[in-house]
Amino acid sequence: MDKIKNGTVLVWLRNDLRILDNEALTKGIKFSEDKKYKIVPIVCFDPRHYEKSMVGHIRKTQNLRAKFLIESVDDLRKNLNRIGGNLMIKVGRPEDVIKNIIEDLNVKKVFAHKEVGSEETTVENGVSKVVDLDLLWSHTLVHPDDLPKGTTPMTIPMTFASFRNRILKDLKVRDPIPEPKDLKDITPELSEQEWGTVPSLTDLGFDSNKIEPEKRAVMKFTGGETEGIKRTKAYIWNKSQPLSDYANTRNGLIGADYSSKFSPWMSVGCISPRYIYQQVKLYEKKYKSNDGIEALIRELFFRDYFRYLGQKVGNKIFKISGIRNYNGKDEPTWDTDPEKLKRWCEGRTGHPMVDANIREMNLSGWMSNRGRMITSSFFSRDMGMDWRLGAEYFEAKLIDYDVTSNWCNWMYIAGVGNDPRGGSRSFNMIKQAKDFDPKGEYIKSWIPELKNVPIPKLPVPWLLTASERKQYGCEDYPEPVVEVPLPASMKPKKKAEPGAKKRKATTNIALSPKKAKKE
Ligand SMILES: Cc1cc2nc3c(=O)[nH]c(=O)nc-3n(C[C@H](O)[C@H](O)[C@H](O)COP(=O)(O)OP(=O)(O)OC[C@H]3O[C@@H](n4cnc5c(N)ncnc54)[C@H](O)[C@@H]3O)c2cc1C
Repeated sequence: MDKIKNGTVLVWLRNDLRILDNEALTKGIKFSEDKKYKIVPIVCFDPRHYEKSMVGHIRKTQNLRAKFLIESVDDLRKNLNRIGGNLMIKVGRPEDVIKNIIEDLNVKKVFAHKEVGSEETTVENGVSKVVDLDLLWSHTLVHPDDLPKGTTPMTIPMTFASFRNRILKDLKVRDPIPEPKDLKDITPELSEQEWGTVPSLTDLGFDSNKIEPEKRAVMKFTGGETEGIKRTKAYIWNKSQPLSDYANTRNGLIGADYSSKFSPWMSVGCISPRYIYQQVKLYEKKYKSNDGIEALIRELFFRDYFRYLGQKVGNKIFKISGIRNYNGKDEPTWDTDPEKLKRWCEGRTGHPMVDANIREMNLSGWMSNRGRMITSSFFSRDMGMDWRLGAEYFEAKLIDYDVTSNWCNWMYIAGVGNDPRGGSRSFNMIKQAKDFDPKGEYIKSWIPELKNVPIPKLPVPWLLTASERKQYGCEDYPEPVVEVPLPASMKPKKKAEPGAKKRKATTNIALSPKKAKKE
């Protein structure tokens, strides 16, 4: 590359693949204009993200998530082209890639958004060793400088309810920063090769570039800001107004509109939470406040809370005891049996509600919030497995993987997080199936081998007799990997002995890894 006379500013784009409401991009542009530098937005596909994970048999990023990321980068380049700019795309470790272009591009400064995970911050440190790096904050709805007086990311309350109450007392949400105008004059003339090409899946080490679309997927997820904005508008301004009904539908399992489905685009930053908030507020202005709006905003606060918590407690979110302080007492022992792990990962635990959700994630990259709670609770509490193996599996498979939303939710469910109920929350899989899939449509769609099993037995196929199994064609569906107590409503009723005293009904108790109240 020819040296660029005056100098260049890099905007290193990470989980902020958008041009609307992008502070690093906006600041980079302003700095370039002031100093008469050129600007080069850059994305690096880091090979470490495609290496094997702790789970061992899978890569840290699976093909569906990688595909979504590739589409997002492709769209980002198109959007930058639209405003006269371009995007440099490289495959390599950001600290190496940036180091290698410093001289050729005469790089003066780099702008980027700060991340909170340990791997991400290590990379930031690597980059800051070779160049002047200005890190900004972009992932939350409430900017750290706008947290209520006396609150900083390091002093946020440890429970969500207190966090929410505190920020609601003096809520400030900034307006989204408008799209940059014309980048033509500050974009350097580089060759196509220097700008680089969008990698394919095979360039990232996957066997094939082809992924068969999953017909049963809740919706088609295509990465990129363009599609993210489209989805935001479609959900919020849909004639049937799913947002107003969100509080009632958010535990759904089937279809596009039981929840917003914003998370894939938010996780790689194709849309910002401030943009969503702005749209929700416009909707509220038109239709008046309602439970749905309130509930959705509450979830955006939840996302903020976990992001700030991750910043505050650092690496603890990846430790087996999380942020619980056991002081050597009552600490659960966790299993790591590879065969059990495999059964959960393949959706073959013998518990239909768990298996259906895992199979949905494996084939479509998506799982509902209810499904995530069910499968993570089953893994950590009923199977007693090291919850971090499950969190890693989600990391690889979910197209909306987000470091703090994933690891903090797992911690919370596994009972080593900051649940005010002190780790006593867990779910009975049979009851969950009865409550959230009463007609068995969800289970039957993802576990076709159970499609002929009648409803009362569907959540408990191990109660079928051998001849029933044969009759319904589900002989191959596995026996349960662990037993779960039947909910009280399904227990055979004993006839009371004449003259016996009436006893109060007791709740089912999960025995592994800790006594827990079943929801
Ligand atoms: C074990 C487990 C792992 C999870 N892993 C992730 C993950 O990797 N990435 C991710 O984005 N979310 C994760 N979640 C949170 C939640 O399940 C998803 O954000 C939600 O299902 C996404 O669907 P939606 O966009 O339709 O959400 P909606 O219900 O429409 O909510 C709107 C937005 O609020 C935020 N939100 C909602 N629920 C939560 C929550 N519990 N925690 C944090 N933010 C929330 C999301 O950004 C979401 O897009 C996880 C939850 C659990 C229980």
